[in-house]
Amino acid sequence: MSTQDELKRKVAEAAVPYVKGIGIIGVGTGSTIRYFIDALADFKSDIEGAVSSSVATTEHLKKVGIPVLDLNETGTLDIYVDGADEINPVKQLIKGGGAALTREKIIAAASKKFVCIADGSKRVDVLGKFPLPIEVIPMARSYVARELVKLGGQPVWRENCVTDNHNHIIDVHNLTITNPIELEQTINHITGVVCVGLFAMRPADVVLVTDGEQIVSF
Ligand SMILES: O=C[C@H](O)[C@H](O)[C@H](O)COP(=O)(O)O
Repeated sequence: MSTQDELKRKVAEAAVPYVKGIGIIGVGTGSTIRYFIDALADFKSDIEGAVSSSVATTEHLKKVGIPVLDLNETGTLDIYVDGADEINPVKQLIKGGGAALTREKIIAAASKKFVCIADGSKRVDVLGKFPLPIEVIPMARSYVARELVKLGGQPVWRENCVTDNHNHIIDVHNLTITNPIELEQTINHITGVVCVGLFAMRPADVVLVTDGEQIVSF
């Protein structure tokens, strides 16, 4: 296991106490979350079920024996656990490196508490070094890309990627995101955008990171 994987495993295990005793948990997507699901499996008798943010997470949850529930049936969730691609000091995030941003944002919005877990390399002062993922309706891809150029970004189509919602992803390079809320609102208003992977209006509530022996929370 690489050092980064070891850090992901450690921080994922540190999130387990946050969900113990909570009946239904929202579960994100990605390599860090895969470790979280593995850790959760040991406590599955305490868990009523999970709401999943992707096909990959659904398969993993089922494989370890955790029931997958429909968000339309569960109502508001007490807790959502997910990873991130970048995290700033006020817990705003870039997400979507694994193309799961839309369902992740829906579950985050429908949860009382969002616990974000990541290895320390994800911490930044200013968001934007990681290309910002945007899910778009396929026929709007070129139009949305032109609008993103007007905002100063360099959009790149993530070829060969079709999301779980059958849409496309544009990754926007060269953005220095000094006002994340404003940018999230602006991109939300471009016709054809399904979702932007900027989690600024609904940031994480708790961030757990590790870059060595210690788990830091803020
Ligand atoms: O679409 C994917 C998600 O937003 C992930 O949570 C994010 O990309 C972080 O993934 P990882 O834990 O693999 O770094």
